Order: sequence, then C-alpha cells, then structure tokens
Amino acid sequence: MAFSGVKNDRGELRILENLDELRTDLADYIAELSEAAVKERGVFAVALSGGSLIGLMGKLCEAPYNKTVDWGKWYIFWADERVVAKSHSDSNYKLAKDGLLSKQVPIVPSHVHSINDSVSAEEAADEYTFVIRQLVKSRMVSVSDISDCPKFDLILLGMGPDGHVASLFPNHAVLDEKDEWVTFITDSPKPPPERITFTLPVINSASNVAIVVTGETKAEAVHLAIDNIGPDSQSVPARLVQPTKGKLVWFLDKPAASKLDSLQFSE
Ligand SMILES: O=C(O)[C@H](O)[C@@H](O)[C@H](O)[C@H](O)COP(=O)(O)O
Repeated sequence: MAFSGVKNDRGELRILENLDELRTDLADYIAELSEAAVKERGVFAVALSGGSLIGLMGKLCEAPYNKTVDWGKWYIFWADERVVAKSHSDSNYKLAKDGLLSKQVPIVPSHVHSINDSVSAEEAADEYTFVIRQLVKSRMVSVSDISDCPKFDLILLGMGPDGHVASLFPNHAVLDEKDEWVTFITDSPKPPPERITFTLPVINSASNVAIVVTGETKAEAVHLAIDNIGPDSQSVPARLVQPTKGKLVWFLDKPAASKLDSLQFSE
C-alpha cells in the first residue's frame, strides 16, 4: 500500500499502489464489514453504485471471499440507478448482475432490491422509498438513531471527474433534498438523463460509506473533495459526503490521489 490509514475530517484515506492492490483491499474491507454486520444484526444491507466500482469489487467473487462471505445474509440495494430497462446496457442492476450477482456467489434473489424499471423516474423513486421503508420496519435495514433515515451497513460510491457521487451532480437542486430518502432527476449531465438516487441525508446516515476512485482524470476532484482548499471545494458533491456517526473510507489508486496535499508531502 502506498499510503494508508490517514484520518482527517474527510475520513480515512487508503491509497493503493495499483489496481490489483486496490481490488484486494476493497474486497477485504467489504468482507470484514459483512462479517461484523452479520454477527451484530444477522444481515448485511449494502448499497451499490454503477460505473467502474463493480469491476473493482470483482475479487469478492473469487477465493477465498466466494466461500467465506455469508452471501445468504446480504440485502442488496442501489445508491443510484439509471431509469432504463433492467436488460439495458446502461442499467446499474445489469452491471452488478453480470459482474457480481450472477457469479458463483449464493446471493438470495429475493434479497436483491432493484428499482421498478417500468414506471417513470418519479414513481420509481417513490416505490424504492416504499421498499426500503418496509425493510426498515422489519429491521433488515437498520434505522438511524438521530434521524428517521435508514442506516445502511455500507454504501459503496464511485465518483465522477466532476465530483458527483451516486446521481448527486454539482450545482443540482438534488443536493438540497432533505426530506426524501430516494429522489429522481431527469436531467443528468452524465447520460442517461433519468435516474433515481439516494439523497445526502440517507448517504450520511450509513454506518459505513466507501468512495472508490481510480485514474488521473479524477485527481482534481479528489483534491477538491478531500483537501482543505476553501470555497472552491463547496460545489463538489463528494465533499458533502460526511457520515454523521458512520465511517467514511476513500479507496484511491496513486493517479487519483496524485493531487492530494498529503501525498505531495509524503513523496
Ligand atoms: O450510475 C452512475 O453513473 C454511477 O453510480 C455514478 O455515480 C458513478 O459511480 C460515477 O459516475 C463514477 O463512475 P466511473 O467510476 O465509471 O467513473
């Protein structure tokens, strides 16, 4: 590992030497959180995103994790989803199904909670909220003790070069949504335009949030999201990820971390 365990008010930084190390560290981290949640609550409620994240989680389907992880106790959600058919190449559900869920891991199909792809974005967000509400009632998803928000055991996020996470884009009204758990947008700057997304209150109520970022094109956004650089950084959605009581961990490769102040000093 190039540099690790640095903790500031922006969370823990894990900067990995290369993608292979990042994949292993990410798989270890997820496996440990799954074990801890299953021990404590009997289940593991985890929310995924789209993009490169799913490929970077690939080691979970390999030995030893494919056998050691208690897959039957996983409840799977999406922190954001594109409102397209589940068979569409843009679907985050399809991405996770092809890259993860359909591999040799015994996930229970009824524990996989994807959106209704046959209704409008607004209806899909409302229905998804309802599904999560039922699972909060039965405590398959925990509840925050300081708000009425669901408390996911883990929310996994990627980040775009503009600093967006989930489908929370810079300067978008969606960043101000305080009342809904899941909301929708119809004007995403990254195609496709129609999406549903967890809101910041839900992301910040999670027990654990991981932001996984690789590649030099994201280095400036990583710098703005993590370093203390004043007002310029306030428009970066990833900077608004600040779990109230939970733990935030950044998984970065060296190119993504290359503009961080702390890395400049260490080399
Ligand atoms: O559905 C989506 O578009 C994603 O959930 C989105 O938030 C993604 O995680 C980032 O855009 C990073 O994507 P990359 O890792 O592919 O750059």
